[in-house]
Amino acid sequence: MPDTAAIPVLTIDGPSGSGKGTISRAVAGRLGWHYLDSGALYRAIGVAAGWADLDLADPAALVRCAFDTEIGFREADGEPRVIVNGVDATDELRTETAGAAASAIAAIPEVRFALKERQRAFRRAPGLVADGRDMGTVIFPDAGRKVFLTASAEERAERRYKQLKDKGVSVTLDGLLREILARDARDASRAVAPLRPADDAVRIDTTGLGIETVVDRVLALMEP
Ligand SMILES: Nc1ncnc2c1ncn2[C@@H]1O[C@H](COP(=O)(O)OP(=O)(O)O)[C@@H](O)[C@H]1O
Ligand SMILES: Nc1ccn([C@H]2C[C@H](O)[C@@H](COP(=O)(O)OP(=O)(O)O)O2)c(=O)n1
Repeated sequence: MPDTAAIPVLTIDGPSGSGKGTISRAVAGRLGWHYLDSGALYRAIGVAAGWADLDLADPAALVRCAFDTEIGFREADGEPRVIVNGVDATDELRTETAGAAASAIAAIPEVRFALKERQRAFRRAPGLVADGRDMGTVIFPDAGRKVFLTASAEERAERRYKQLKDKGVSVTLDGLLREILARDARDASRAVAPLRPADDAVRIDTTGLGIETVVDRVLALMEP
């Protein structure tokens, strides 16, 4: 295992729709750093488990699935794509069904353990921006900068509503708000690596803030 401790890491954690993916990608682009979308790993395991018809109540099968599933990230026409066992699963991964399955399997401690080293392997020079729920608390506790993004549940549901509508997915605002609240509750109440800010994280409430403002605030934290 190469010693990667000297490679800088910025962690960006927070609940669904707080803007982690958008802000992390933009900041990684501006810094020229690598990017880890840890949620995509949990979503990919959930989707692969569905393809294999695994029982979401069978932890042993899900852990095998977490170790065996091949997950690759690539860009096509400037858009990030996620390849699961050789199949481009990007669109399926972004559905709320995949998000709920990811949140359910993410509560299994052995599944989290199975993904630990895979996530740490993303720490490569010149640096890494890591987005998720436990990047600052569990996966990269030694990160030099940690951010915890929040926004009101209503605003997060509205952002998701717009995002899915733009993709032509039929959803209701009420339904999304319910799903977001249910996922927040499950992610924050699980016994292992619950959603919570690291003690040394800077919290940014993005309610009412535009994307560029949040990107600038995070970049300002990176100044020496
Ligand atoms: N500060 C912000 N203001 C308004 N919209 C935002 C903001 N941050 C993100 N968004 C939009 O909200 C949606 C969800 O953001 P996303 O990055 O997918 O959140 P997360 O990864 O936390 O679930 C996207 O369509 C994104 O463009
Ligand atoms: N580091 C992580 C990332 C995601 N998860 C789980 C919990 C989340 O509800 C699901 C999906 O995460 P993802 O970040 O893709 O979801 P959102 O974009 O925030 O809606 O995976 C986790 O437990 N730990």
